[in-house]
Amino acid sequence: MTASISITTLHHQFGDFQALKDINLSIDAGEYTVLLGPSGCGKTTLLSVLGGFLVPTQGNVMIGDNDMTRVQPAKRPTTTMFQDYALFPHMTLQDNVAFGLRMRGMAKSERHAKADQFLELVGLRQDGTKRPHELSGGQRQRVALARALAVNPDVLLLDEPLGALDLKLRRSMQDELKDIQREVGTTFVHVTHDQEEAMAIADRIVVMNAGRIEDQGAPDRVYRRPSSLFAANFMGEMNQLPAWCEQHGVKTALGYLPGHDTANSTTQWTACIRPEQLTFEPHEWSLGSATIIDSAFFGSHYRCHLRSDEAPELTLVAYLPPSAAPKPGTKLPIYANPADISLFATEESKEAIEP
Ligand SMILES: Nc1ncnc2c1ncn2[C@@H]1O[C@H](COP(=O)(O)OP(=O)(O)OP(=O)(O)O)[C@@H](O)[C@H]1O
Repeated sequence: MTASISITTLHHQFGDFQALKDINLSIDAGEYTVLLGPSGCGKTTLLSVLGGFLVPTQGNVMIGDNDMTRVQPAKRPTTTMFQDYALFPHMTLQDNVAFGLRMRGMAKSERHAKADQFLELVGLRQDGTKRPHELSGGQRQRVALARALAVNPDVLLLDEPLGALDLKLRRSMQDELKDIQREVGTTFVHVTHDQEEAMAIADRIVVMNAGRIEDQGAPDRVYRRPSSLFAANFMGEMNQLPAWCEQHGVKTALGYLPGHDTANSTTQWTACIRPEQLTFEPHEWSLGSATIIDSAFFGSHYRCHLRSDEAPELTLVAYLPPSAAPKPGTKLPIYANPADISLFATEESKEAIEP
């Protein structure tokens, strides 16, 4: 089962503190949405509103065609999977997965068959008689997922579901979560502060900051063409060049940026370019030359700090291919494609100019 979600003009206050501000969000049925943002930005609060654990101060939550704003958690077509998994230690895995079905009055043989079906889905069918303490962290996470899905929710809410796992296991569980979501087709809403996790899993990323949505969309769009400076920085490493609108175009600390108009009167801008978008072969925009300060090997690339020769106060991050073997002190010409640059007003307004 699956359902769409529509949140309109939602605000939430804890006393005087405004935790959610004017949230508008539409999620399609069967979509995998990730709420991404730093600690305290309101991700869990928004998830709690979706799960019915909090009634928002203002605004509406529709799940499918039904207004769920004031409906209790148990009466919603949602299940929430918490970070600590909350498995019952004294119960077998099969009984853990069947627990929600028992609460709904399903007969024993039927609920055990259903539990086995969901244990199969997460690759633990043969472990049904074990107890949670006999499992690894990743396996416990899978049991919690099976238990959450066994009650057939339209929407599964996951709060930092991989937070307790080490990095390697986390990466492999991301693939599994995504595969399982595709197989069952349930709408998933997943909270994380890990940008790589969001990129690996999401159909839609919602970037939050200080209770607001800064950007939302497909991961590649939010990464390549973010709609705010905050989203640009949160989605990955970013070089930032001070820029000004002048009569002849947009002037940056490293020269005029070709192809950008000057219609906007805002005086202070930031031109953003990702490290992998800086190139060393001639391209449309020359950013002058730079000197390598240091480099670190990451297998697929070297990550280098470069000091601009034109503006020595500017340090840039660039990625060089593994064959480059960069040496400190080497000078490199730097180029970029102007279409890759995102420009954000940093004074007067927060709007972005399209190239
Ligand atoms: N019950 C509460 N009473 C008062 N303030 C709260 C309450 N719950 C959350 N807050 C505040 O609301 C803000 C948002 O909290 P929330 O837990 O939604 O953030 P988050 O983005 O999920 O953070 P984290 O990643 O650290 O879990 C925080 O500043 C938090 O202190």
